[in-house]
Amino acid sequence: MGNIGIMGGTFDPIHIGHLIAAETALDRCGLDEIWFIPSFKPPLKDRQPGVDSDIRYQMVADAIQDNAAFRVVDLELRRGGMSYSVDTALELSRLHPEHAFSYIIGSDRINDLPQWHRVEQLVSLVSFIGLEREGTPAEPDSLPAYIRSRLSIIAMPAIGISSTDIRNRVRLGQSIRYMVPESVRQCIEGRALYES
Ligand SMILES: Nc1ncnc2c1ncn2[C@@H]1O[C@H](COP(=O)(O)OP(=O)(O)OP(=O)(O)O)[C@@H](O)[C@H]1O
Ligand SMILES: O=C(O)c1ccc[n+]([C@@H]2O[C@H](COP(=O)([O-])O)[C@@H](O)[C@H]2O)c1
Repeated sequence: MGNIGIMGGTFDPIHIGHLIAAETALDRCGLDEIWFIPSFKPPLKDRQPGVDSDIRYQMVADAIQDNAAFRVVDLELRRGGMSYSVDTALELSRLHPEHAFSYIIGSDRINDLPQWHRVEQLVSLVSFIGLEREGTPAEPDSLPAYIRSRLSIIAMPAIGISSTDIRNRVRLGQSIRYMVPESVRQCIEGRALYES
């Protein structure tokens, strides 16, 4: 029996905001492991991933390889189609009935939880750990009680970095050193990702 935190995301690319969010949840919420699950098609985003799944997966794998409590899971990439968290939660509960799962989300995602696909079923399968993210304060009071009761909000150091910023910086020829792990920076540079 383990307490597993799920860090889902597009990871296009993974950056230190994701890693610090995951480490903060691990440290503060009594979790045993964090499973990073890259989305195939993120449900509520207008923009679909610009980089192939296998490269996004590899960047995550490289970024977390020195942390024994972190692992990457390709469940959504293999499933294909829209990456609804409820489908992932059902699959995880079936494959790992011995574990309890908590979804780790940034405050930008907390506020749109009521719009998530089959959210009532989702909250019956997993709980949520919400991390305050700079620029988007969480507004838990505006959430329905059945979601609020399954959500813990924890503070994390404000990391004003997003994948959008990273892609913009690369396009403008600006440095992303230290904003992403060195392996990710080298992958982006070596494959000339995000340059146009
Ligand atoms: N700097 C950050 N601090 C805290 N949480 C973050 C940060 N960046 C992303 N997250 C959270 O990580 C999860 C996955 O995010 P995602 O992969 O979409 O990254 P993103 O940086 O928000 O991407 P994009 O800029 O392309 O929208 C979401 O729950 C998001 O709220
Ligand atoms: O299931 C949904 O409807 C849903 C809606 C929005 C986001 N999510 C999940 O939340 C995680 C972060 O999403 P995003 O869009 O910020 O990359 C990722 O695992 C998504 O699949 C899931």
